[in-house]
Amino acid sequence: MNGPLPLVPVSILTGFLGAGKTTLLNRLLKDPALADTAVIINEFGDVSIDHLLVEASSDGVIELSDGCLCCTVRGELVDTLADLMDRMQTGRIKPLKRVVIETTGLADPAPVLQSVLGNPIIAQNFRLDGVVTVVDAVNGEQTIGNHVEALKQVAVADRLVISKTGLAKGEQIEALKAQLSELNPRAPIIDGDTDEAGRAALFDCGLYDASTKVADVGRWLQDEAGAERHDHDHDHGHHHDHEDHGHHHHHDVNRHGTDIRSFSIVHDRPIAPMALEIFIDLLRSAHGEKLLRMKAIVSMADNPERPVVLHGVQTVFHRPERLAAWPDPADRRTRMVLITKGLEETFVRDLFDAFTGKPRVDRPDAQALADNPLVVPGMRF
Ligand SMILES: Nc1nc2c(ncn2[C@@H]2O[C@H](COP(=O)(O)OP(=O)(O)OP(=O)(O)O)[C@@H](O)[C@H]2O)c(=O)[nH]1
Repeated sequence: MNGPLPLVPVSILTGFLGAGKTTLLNRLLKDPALADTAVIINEFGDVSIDHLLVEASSDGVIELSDGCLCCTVRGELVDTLADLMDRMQTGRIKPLKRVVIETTGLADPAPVLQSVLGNPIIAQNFRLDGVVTVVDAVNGEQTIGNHVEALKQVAVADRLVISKTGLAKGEQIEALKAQLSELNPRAPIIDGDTDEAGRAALFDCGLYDASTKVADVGRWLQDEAGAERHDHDHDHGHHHDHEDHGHHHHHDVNRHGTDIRSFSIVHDRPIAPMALEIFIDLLRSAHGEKLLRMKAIVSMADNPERPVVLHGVQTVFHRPERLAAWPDPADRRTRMVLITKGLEETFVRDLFDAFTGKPRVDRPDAQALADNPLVVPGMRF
């Protein structure tokens, strides 16, 4: 080995559920200058879909699942970065030019930043380049008002990208920009729909400096540093704060509020397009605001070779996208991940079962639901 490798810049790509992080990442990764980039994706939910949706060659994508980056899998992030460094140093992989970490939409960015800034092993090999936060032009203003994670994601950003500007009204975008400038006066605001939102504008932010952000950011980072030390005392030197230890006061569940649930539905037969459409319609019209996020890859009865990808963010459902083929031909099951707030899993499952031919004697069937959605228990118009 010829001396130490240069520090690898790490960019954190964050933004609330469905804001458009993966979409932006896919676009950025087409830039040949980002060829030697490792992408670390964290997914909230027990069924992973995101790695199927990132279009980069799969060997550059590392997925951390089953938990949120800011809590349960933070130790896994540190281990992953350490492992990447080890592979580079021993020549098992080409030297990386950059690492991009895409957090879950619910990630509180402070502990993620603390992992990179505050871990001595990581700091010897990696440097934080900056935080890029994606804010959705349609839901952004309301989301920031309702979810403290979204607000923190904006406040710690080095660059703010407004996505979906094509779907929003001019005054909506202006109001959002004013709100963003108030929360984070220093971060440039970039229109995600333009070429402006390219590598040069988003990466190479310079060394991260918490002192240049609004005052609260310094406080969050300090709080996290305190929590980290506290954990460390009980950890006996290990970094695995995902191990359930009983002493971990800044552990996961309550960070996101107890009424936020993530669950998945897996179904192994193709679904009739009409059944899927009515299921989504009923779910959205009855409980859209409680549906923080829905992501699905669906096997369709009309063409099982070409699955459909669905994205829902609260009441907004994006146009379904038909893929040319299954990303992983060995697994052609429908997989649906939902993140809800105050919406019962059983309600969604019952509704799904009713539309996919799993009738239950004690539940209304699909025809009854389509004829009269008021019969769905808990449904309100
Ligand atoms: N029209 C439009 N749609 C967008 C834009 N960005 C994202 N979308 C759509 O918004 C939906 C969610 O986008 P993703 O990129 O998956 O969002 P994400 O932030 O990665 O989502 P999570 O990982 O669940 O937090 C998809 O249907 C995208 O096609 C945009 O700039 N314009």
